[in-house]
Amino acid sequence: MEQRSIAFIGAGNMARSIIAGLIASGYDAKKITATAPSETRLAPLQHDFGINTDSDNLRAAQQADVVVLAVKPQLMADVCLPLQAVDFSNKLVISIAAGINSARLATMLDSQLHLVRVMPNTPALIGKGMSGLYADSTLAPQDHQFASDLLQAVGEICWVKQEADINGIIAAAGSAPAYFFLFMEAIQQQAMAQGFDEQTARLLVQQTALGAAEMVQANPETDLATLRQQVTSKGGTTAEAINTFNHHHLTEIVAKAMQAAVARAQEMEQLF
Ligand SMILES: NC(=O)C1=CN([C@@H]2O[C@H](COP(=O)(O)OP(=O)(O)OC[C@H]3O[C@@H](n4cnc5c(N)ncnc54)[C@H](OP(=O)(O)O)[C@@H]3O)[C@@H](O)[C@H]2O)C=CC1
Ligand SMILES: O=C(O)[C@@H]1CCC=N1
Repeated sequence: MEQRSIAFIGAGNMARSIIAGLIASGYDAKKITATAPSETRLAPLQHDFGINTDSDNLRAAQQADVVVLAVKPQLMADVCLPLQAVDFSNKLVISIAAGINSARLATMLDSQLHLVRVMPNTPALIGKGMSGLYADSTLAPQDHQFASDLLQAVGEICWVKQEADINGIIAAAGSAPAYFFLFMEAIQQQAMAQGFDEQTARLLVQQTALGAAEMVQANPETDLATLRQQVTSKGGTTAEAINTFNHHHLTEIVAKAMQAAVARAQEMEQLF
């Protein structure tokens, strides 16, 4: 992919995940700078990946071709204010923040922007990320391509047609690793309650989750319900477990949780 200079403004969990994935995919570390107010996350990034770090957001943004906004949504306005001094006319801006829309970002930076909103997730760290991307129709094809390449370097991507769909991506992918971790935590806990030590319980759940996810990937023609039914023998153990999930309305719980994620993203759009 094209090797543009990239400044990550914010060096937290998500920036680290993308940077790690980029480096693993062969992106030139010297072309990447990350900024943060403290050395807490910058020093490990520099040590682990050989990228540049800086505590000066303005300098980093001015020197970059691509500015990735990767701070918490509630800090975005404060972080953007000094960046209003940057000439964004030849820069691509990528925001990974949840709950801050394009119009708001343009106001915060007081500029017309070449902007892509991206909703990634932390498995980008191991090249298994899932990102949703949105840009309006004014985005240049080469910027569209660069954004695609950047996120494809760390996983799969899908472009959405309407900006509001980014909130659906948050619910289904951005936040979703945490749902799976929660489910795995619950299985691990119960396996321990049934007598396995912590390490064995973790192995049981991690290998099963990995196997299930890889089966889904390896069988694109088979729908998820069929894969479930193939495990569920009539009158057997799985049927009892699935009945218990159904009795407690798992599907409705998941729907409610995803709707709550979208609602929170919409609320954040008003707050920040
Ligand atoms: N975590 C996730 O799974 C996902 C997160 N996102 C989005 O990514 C963004 C970042 O989230 P996440 O990485 O989890 O957050 P973190 O809290 O892990 O990281 C935030 C980073 O911002 C830095 N920071 C704070 N103030 C400033 C400042 N004034 N200038 C520059 N950097 C600053 C922090 O510095 P310091 O290191 O000194 O604390 C830290 O490195 C959010 O907007 C979130 O919505 C999107 C998809 C998934
Ligand atoms: O929890 C959050 O708000 C961010 C966005 C998606 C994942 N983490």
